[in-house]
Amino acid sequence: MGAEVVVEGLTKSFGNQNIWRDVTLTLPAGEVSALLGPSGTGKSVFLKSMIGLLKPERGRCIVNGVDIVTCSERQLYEARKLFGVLFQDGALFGSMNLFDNVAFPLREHTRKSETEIRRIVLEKLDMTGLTGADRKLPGEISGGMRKRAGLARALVLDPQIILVDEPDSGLDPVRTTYISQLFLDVNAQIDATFLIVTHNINLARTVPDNIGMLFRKELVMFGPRELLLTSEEPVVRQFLNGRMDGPIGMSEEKDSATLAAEKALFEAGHGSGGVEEVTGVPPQMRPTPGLPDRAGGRRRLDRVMQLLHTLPETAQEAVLASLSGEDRRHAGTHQHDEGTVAGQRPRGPRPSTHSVRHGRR
Ligand SMILES: Nc1ncnc2c1ncn2[C@@H]1O[C@H](COP(=O)(O)OP(=O)(O)OP(=O)(O)O)[C@@H](O)[C@H]1O
Repeated sequence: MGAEVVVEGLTKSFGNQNIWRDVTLTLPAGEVSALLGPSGTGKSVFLKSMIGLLKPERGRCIVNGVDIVTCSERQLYEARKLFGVLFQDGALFGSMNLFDNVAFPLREHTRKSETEIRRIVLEKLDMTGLTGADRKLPGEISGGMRKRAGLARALVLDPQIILVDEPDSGLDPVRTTYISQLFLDVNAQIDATFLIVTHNINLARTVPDNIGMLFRKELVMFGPRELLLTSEEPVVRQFLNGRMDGPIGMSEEKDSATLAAEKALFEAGHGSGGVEEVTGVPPQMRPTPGLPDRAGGRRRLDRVMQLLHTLPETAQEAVLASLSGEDRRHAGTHQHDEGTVAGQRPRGPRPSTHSVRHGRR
């Protein structure tokens, strides 16, 4: 099973430029999470902080009992082996063929024989749909194949956590869906914890179990996908719809004068972009038939049913509407006439969407 990652009160600045502060979230073991946010909000900085390439000034990032922020170099060296990272461009060595690129971490970090290395590399190339491409150079293959090769390389040390930075960059919508499918297929096969940083709304709406969003130097929310996808927060609605109308501006957040001036323009009939209103919680993609069920998905179901009563009503409804008959049997629940699940009605006050940050410990 993948490792849980517990982030508490993480704060990162460069000199006197604060990037984000007090970020607290838990990536549940073996689940797929996504981190959204406008450009420049520090999503890549967050990924780099998780693997100790950057040092936040405050807070903790705990993986298997080790705090990545404060641990020794030796502990960090060991902890990094738990991570597989897929960078935007695959970060392949241009002069090495795919076999050698994928074999690289094994040759660097293990004492495995070439026979064993060959077995592992071919297995990972097969897992990522690259059988037969092992002798190709990165320059001879498409962007989608390069990403898959980057994923194959990220998998060779059997990571417990896989970090993915903007997997859709440079890919067409169809290839983006294929790589999304691959993430869920890999997750089903190895049960690793995933964190995907993305701007891609289709991916964000259909792939992750959990979604978070960074804005104005803070984590606006983090929780089950239904929480963000049903949120009425203006920044969330604007982001999901890709519109100019809202708090996100051209290069950063808008000041109140700009916001008011733009609002007047939109009210006077100037279009704010976007094609149609993106609403609702579409079905989540599933592993390709024939692959195992996602163990992380099962655990997520139990987890979300436990915290269901703490979610806003619209998110609760979306969770309940997404349950299959099998899910209901697994959760040991049955449906009432009005579509609620026995034993899972809200107990106590419901927090507003804005204040909910599930995963906080
Ligand atoms: N090593 C560094 N030194 C100084 N500033 C940095 C460093 N790395 C990142 N930054 C700054 O941190 C901010 C956040 O950058 P980051 O690349 O994490 O944003 P992002 O949310 O991933 O953006 P995008 O979606 O465009 O990739 C930017 O202002 C960037 O200039």
